[in-house]
Amino acid sequence: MRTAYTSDQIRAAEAALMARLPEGTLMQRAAAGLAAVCARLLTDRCGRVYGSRVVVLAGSGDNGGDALYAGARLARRGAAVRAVLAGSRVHREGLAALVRAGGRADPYAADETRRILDRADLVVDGLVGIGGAGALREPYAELADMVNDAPGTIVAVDVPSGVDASTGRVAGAAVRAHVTVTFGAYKTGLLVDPGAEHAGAVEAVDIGLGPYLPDPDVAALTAADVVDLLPRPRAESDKYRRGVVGIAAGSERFTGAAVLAVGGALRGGVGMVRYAGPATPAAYVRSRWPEAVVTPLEHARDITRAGRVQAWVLGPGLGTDDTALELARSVLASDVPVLMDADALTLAAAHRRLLHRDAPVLITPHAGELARLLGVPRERIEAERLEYARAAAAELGVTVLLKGSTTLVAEQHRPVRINTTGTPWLAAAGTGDVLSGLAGALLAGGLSCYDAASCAAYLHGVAGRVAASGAPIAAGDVAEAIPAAVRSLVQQDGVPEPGTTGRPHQVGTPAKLKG
Ligand SMILES: NC(=O)C1=CN([C@@H]2O[C@H](COP(=O)(O)OP(=O)(O)OC[C@H]3O[C@@H](n4cnc5c(N)ncnc54)[C@H](O)[C@@H]3O)[C@@H](O)[C@H]2O)[C@@H](O)CC1
Ligand SMILES: [K+]
Repeated sequence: MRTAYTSDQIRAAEAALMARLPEGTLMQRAAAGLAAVCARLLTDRCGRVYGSRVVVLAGSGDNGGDALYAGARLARRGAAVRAVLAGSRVHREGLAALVRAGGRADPYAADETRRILDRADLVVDGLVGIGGAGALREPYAELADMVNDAPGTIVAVDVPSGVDASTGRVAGAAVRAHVTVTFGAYKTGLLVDPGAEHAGAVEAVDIGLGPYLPDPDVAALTAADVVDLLPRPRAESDKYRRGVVGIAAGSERFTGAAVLAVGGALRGGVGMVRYAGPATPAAYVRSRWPEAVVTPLEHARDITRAGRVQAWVLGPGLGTDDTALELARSVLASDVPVLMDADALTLAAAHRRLLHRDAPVLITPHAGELARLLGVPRERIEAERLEYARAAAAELGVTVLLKGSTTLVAEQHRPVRINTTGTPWLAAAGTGDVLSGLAGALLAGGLSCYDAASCAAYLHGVAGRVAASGAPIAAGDVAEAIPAAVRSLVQQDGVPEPGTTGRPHQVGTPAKLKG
């Protein structure tokens, strides 16, 4: 499990550790780790550190101190280091170290700074770290925009300046880094978009904080975690004992959603998939998936006719008319976990009481659907995904899987689980239906809503990558790639996380490095 923490949690842990160490020790550890990553990136880019051009942007706090000390280390290895002092104050010892090592430092001046940024091989963003609050003020905001236009490799110190370390929120201008070197532990804002997207590949530097860290704020499953959690058949398993999932999806108008949800469920490791729905989607499901047990529900909307299941998936392509509502009520009256997606969420927005039941509910909205459920504008959800996923779990009393480029799984009193395995190729019609089927199957296989949602998000992301391999994909391809995705996790223990460069301790996609 990869864990991440808020700024306050990190500060408290640092204070406890610092009390036991000589002053300045932690900053030296941080600067050494930062300089080592910069040296490696410079060697990748220029063949060596000696003779390379480095610009250090130093803010007025300790984040600037880290950057200046790292600059000093690079200067001692022969890099030409120029520091831009952007704050009203500067970390004096850091500045002195840089100057002693042969580096040069000047106050910020727009034209000159632009000129040296244009020629820099590497830029170190030490404007603000976990001490940042709110939108970047000037001249930091202007500098952030300038850095983003610079041709060199951009390395953020601890967090990209302008990204809220505790939430991933970006309130104005913010640095977009290729690599973020973070100290002690991951910050939540490095895993949640839009912060995650600004962070690039994240490398953690161990400064000895481990024993002082509290329970994490958020967590991300690793491949090994998913392998451990996935239900596996035993010698004595039969199709019923492996779990039966029911899919209540599709309508006369929307038949594809039913086919795709069943496709996802069939690859989710259950013993049987039952489909119940109107005659037309039922016929499509039957012809596409002979493996599924199909119960056409002509006029009657009584779901018990479909037979016993251990979990239901309700909603993809269901429609929102009275018959859909009747069917939803029938499914939710059962005593098994129900995953609600798509039209079931639209129905729930209009009829909140649908969500009130004793057995567990997992909802899988995208930002727009959650906006309707909570009655807030979609843009606010997108800007504050973590806060709203948590709020929805608390307010609605359900488990929430909020879809997006990073998927969040929130449940009351648990760390939010974050999934970063997805790929932009997954942004295609029908992939959500596949995810619903897959997560429903994992629920029926005995996982809790929390585990089923986070494992499904992980596998769905990997399946998307496996299917796409850099090319466009259709939703059906994702369903088909699920077994290959599971195999890739099981076969290679400790596979590198998708979207990383394969080095230890990295998350996120170094998008700019990929060109
Ligand atoms: N506390 C520790 O033990 C360690 C801290 N380290 C570094 O110290 C950093 C935290 O240092 P600080 O607490 O000094 O805080 P920062 O250096 O992150 O930021 C504080 C400074 O930024 C200014 N500022 C805040 N928000 C701003 C905004 N929106 N626009 C413009 N300026 C803004 C503040 O006025 C203050 O001068 C960490 O991120 C990390 O880089 C590391 O050296 C490791 C050890
Ligand atoms: K920074």
